[in-house]
Amino acid sequence: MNQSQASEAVLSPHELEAALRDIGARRYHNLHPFHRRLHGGECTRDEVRAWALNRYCYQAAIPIKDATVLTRMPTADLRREWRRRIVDHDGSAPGDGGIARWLRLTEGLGLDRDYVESMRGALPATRFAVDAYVRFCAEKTLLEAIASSLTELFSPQIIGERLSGMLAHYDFVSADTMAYFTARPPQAAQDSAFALAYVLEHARTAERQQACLAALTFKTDVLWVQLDALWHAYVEGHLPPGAWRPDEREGLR
Ligand SMILES: O=C(O)c1cc(C(=O)O)c2c(n1)C(=O)C(=O)c1cc(C(=O)O)[nH]c1-2
Repeated sequence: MNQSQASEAVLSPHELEAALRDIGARRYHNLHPFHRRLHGGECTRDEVRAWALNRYCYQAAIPIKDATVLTRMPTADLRREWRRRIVDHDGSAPGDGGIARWLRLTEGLGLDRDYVESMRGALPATRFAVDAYVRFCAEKTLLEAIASSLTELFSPQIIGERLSGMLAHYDFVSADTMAYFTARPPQAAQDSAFALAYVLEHARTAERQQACLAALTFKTDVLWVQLDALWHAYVEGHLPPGAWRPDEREGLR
């Protein structure tokens, strides 16, 4: 089926799932050269710091995004399922949860915690991309918001590659500082299985199906553009004003 036929036809759940997975196969950020560099051991320590510092903005925004999605869910069953995501990131007590684990990584890389949390040194493109994702989930339909989370179908594999690649190649990370990535894949698998089942059940018209495919495409752009910005700034050395500067002490512990 070519693209214009696909845009008119109602897909079976099986075809819709295949079309969603095809977007991942063609557009997910595991294909980005920055990730190949990061996982293959070619990044400098400062490039890894810049990646972790910027990625903190994404991590910090995810529970805010999920809280926004939660307010739009009409049933207790849905909300009960979705609120687990917020707990996964925020934890149930200080020092617990995904954001705290991410800060263990940035601290292990020698970055100052307050500086990371302030997001002052993040690239403008990172902030814009993350903000666009939160807004997308607030403004589009609930179905599109849920569909946009489906990049998580593809994250366990890239996280596995990252964990083994970074531990093998960099002596400045450890199993302890990389703990975020040990905890995340089972959560992502559970979250994406639920989101996929929801999308397959609720996207039954061609229009809704196309909206879901567009939402997932949008999300792959959100992830991709963050790595483009990192490459431009830290591999090619075109630092935008205000971004963290490896040659200065600010931001380091
Ligand atoms: O390391 C990664 O490559 C990666 C990718 C993604 C993703 O595909 O959106 C997420 C995460 N990690 C992640 O850790 C995470 O908590 C997460 C939440 C979401 C989401 O859209 O709700 N994506 C992701």
